Amino acid sequence: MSDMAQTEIVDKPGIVVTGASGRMGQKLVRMLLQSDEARLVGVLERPGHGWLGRDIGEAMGLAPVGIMVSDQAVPVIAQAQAVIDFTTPMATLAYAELTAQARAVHVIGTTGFDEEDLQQLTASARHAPIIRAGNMSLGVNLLVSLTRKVAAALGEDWDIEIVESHHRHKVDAPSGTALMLGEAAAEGRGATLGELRTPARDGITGARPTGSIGFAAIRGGDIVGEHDVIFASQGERLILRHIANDRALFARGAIRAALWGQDKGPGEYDMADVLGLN
Ligand SMILES: NC(=O)C1=CN([C@@H]2O[C@H](COP(=O)(O)OP(=O)(O)OC[C@H]3O[C@@H](n4cnc5c(N)ncnc54)[C@H](O)[C@@H]3O)[C@@H](O)[C@H]2O)C=CC1
Ligand SMILES: O=C(O)C1=N[C@H](C(=O)O)C[C@H](O)C1
Repeated sequence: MSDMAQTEIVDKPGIVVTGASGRMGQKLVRMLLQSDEARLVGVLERPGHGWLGRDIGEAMGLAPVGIMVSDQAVPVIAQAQAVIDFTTPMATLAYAELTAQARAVHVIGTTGFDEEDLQQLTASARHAPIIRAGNMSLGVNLLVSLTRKVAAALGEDWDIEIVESHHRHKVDAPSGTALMLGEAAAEGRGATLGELRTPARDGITGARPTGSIGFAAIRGGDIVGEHDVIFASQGERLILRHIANDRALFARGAIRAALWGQDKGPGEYDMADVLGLN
């Protein structure tokens, strides 16, 4: 191999994709195989998965790429400068420990964490950077800051409701994005989401508490991801909306985050940091 080719390989951060057979995993693998800025060095799937031991390219119906699907996280992550992870909360917590031990950047797109899970991620971030966001798109992260501003500008007589729609396979609700939007709306009102969040409605709910933030989740077909933040008052309504048409935008954001994180120290970061929106 020429010196120039060797330098190119060394300069491009090596990325491991977890959940490689998943909706997001496959998008990431395709994008990384074509990337000029990063290179795919490993792919992980859960123990027992039918793709284990197969070439990831061939398993995805592409040409073989020489990277086998593995469930051996320690040796695979040892080759990585970054791990991009769109799996499940339980899998992500385990990968956070291993990625921190390898001192690699952990980009987390997984949603559905509870408070205890988030504390464990904070502990892992003491050793290496973690970049986590419920949505990796530029549009949603701009929507988050718009939501904060609008909520701050409008008084409590404007009721805030967040409506999200996703495909029939999604397992968590409200979506990670809806929770980001809810947190931003609460911040705009000088409170936390924990203080303002109203429980899911079913049955005789009573009238809407003033100042509360409500959520509604629609699940159906192949909807990629849609979010409305509704500000409703007497005689008028303001609606901020984001529609994702293609998961490629989340994958692009995640790869951008992995590259951005290369010169960062241990700590917790989000997409607003990556995109320079903070
Ligand atoms: N932050 C963002 O921008 C986005 C976040 N997401 C989130 O990403 C997550 C995954 O979404 P999808 O790709 O649609 O789900 P999916 O179900 O298609 O893929 C998840 C994959 O993870 C694999 N997996 C489970 N346990 C594992 C383990 N221990 N090790 C390795 N792989 C394991 C599964 O076998 C599956 O292939 C969800 O939490 C979703 O909400 C999805 C899209 C965008
Ligand atoms: O599960 C999904 O598909 C998505 N999950 C993220 C979320 O929970 O907000 C991001 C996007 O909306 C797609």
